[in-house]
Amino acid sequence: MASISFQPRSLSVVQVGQYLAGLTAVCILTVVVYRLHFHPISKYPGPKLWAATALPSAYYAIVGAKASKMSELHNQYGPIVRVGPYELSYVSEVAERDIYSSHRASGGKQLGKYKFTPPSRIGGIFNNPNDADHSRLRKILGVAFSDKAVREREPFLQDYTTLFIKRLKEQPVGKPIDMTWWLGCIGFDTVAHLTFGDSFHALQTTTLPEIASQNHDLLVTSARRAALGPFFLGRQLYKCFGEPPSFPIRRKIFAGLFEGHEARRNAGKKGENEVEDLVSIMSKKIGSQKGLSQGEMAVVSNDLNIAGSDTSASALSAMIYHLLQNPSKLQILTKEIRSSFKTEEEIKGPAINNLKYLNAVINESMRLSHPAPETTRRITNPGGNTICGDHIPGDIRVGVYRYAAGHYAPAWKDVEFFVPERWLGDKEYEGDNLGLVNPFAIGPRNCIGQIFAMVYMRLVLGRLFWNFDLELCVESKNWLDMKMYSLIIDKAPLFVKLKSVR
Ligand code: HEM
Repeated sequence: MASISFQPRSLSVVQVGQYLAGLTAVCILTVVVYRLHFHPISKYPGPKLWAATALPSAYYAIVGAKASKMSELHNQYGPIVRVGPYELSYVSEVAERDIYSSHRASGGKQLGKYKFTPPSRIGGIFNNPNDADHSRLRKILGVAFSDKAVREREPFLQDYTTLFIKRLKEQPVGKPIDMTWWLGCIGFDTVAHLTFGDSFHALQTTTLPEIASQNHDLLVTSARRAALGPFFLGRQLYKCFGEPPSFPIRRKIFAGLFEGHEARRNAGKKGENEVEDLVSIMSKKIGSQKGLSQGEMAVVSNDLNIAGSDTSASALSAMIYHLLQNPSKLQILTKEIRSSFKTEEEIKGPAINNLKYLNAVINESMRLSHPAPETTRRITNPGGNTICGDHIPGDIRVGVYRYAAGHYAPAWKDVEFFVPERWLGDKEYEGDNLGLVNPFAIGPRNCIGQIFAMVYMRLVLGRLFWNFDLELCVESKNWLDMKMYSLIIDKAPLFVKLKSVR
């Protein structure tokens, strides 16, 4: 009988490549089929490609178009959309509470803050991965952000606003001026003063501080890095690039601010309208029980600068733009401001806090043009969480996209129109879902600076429209056509003409 021998067949390189390619294709197909049909969040609507891979989401984030794309997806698919293999986006008041609140009342645990960038060695306040550390730092800062504390700080806000108005009055009549630039100057000055007790002197020297462009680059880079984070290759890429080039420059700027603070303290110098700045408040707590470290103080100061300066400048720029595009609304606001006070000195808290139309303008503008247009995502706890009555498994990224919530057609009549009246009980707009707009977020990680921001924005708008008639220049008619990256809008100059009326 003939014997059969099995000779191991040697494979050519091409054949090995073909087998490997085949195997990879089978693996990818299995993952895709699992994600599309068997994953616990596969029942949620959304584009199939987005459910299969995080690539589309990353693409839109990198090119600065994610906020508007999310709005488009919600308007197409409804209030809950699956926007990644492991990600759900919501535009819902209930979801906002389920995702961002402390869950203390029900004995639950708050959802963690999701951030796909390498954890920094020292956590600050904004992205601190540890809830206990976050709440320790937040308690220390809290003393400067209460109603009473902000009232005490209003005099220095008034000083900067006075200088801001003075500078605007110095501009040649009829010459287009860039409001975003001037609002950047006052925004960076006031938050630096709040933090360090001294500003960048941007208004004094009419020079936008270098930190403004540094912050812009940092936020755009961070948004892009975070978009690449879910991918192995993406993570390797940003490891190769190391820290963004702006980091050493930032460190130098902040070292200078701390040195200046120290020198003023040693010299016992106090400025006019001086209240305790945040660095002084934090310094007292260094090394104490429940206090903080020198390193944490540095990171927190940096966080305050990023979270406070550009957000207010962007929000105010958008408010001015919407008003100038809607002359009838501008007229109502101007009348309210000019008829509520006899002199400019009267424009202050608490009187200005009660201007109803002004508050409605601020709300409406933040609905349409939130300065941090994407979301601050959270991640569900290991055992999962209930969101909008549904159990969502653990390790799922969830968030409310602020731009998408403000532009969600089923929630708003005349969704794309600037209508402050919807915030004032106008019958025509009674079906609007006002609770969808929470510009400062809710819960234990909401905006600590919100009272400060509101007082500041009311003062700037109040005194600006008290002093000037404004006209939008033609080159800024399409100012809203801009890129939006995660927590920053890439704003172009907002050219306006000013006519002083005082
Ligand atoms: C129009 C102006 C502003 C808007 C729309 C805004 C919005 C927000 C939002 C939505 C968050 C929550 C982020 C999250 O969910 O994790 C936040 C956090 C924060 N904001 Fe603001 N903000 C503004 C102005 C300010 C100002 C003026 C300051 C400080 C002077 C400030 C300081 C902070 C800080 C430190 C956090 C982190 C809080 C924490 O994690 O506990 N913000 N802001």
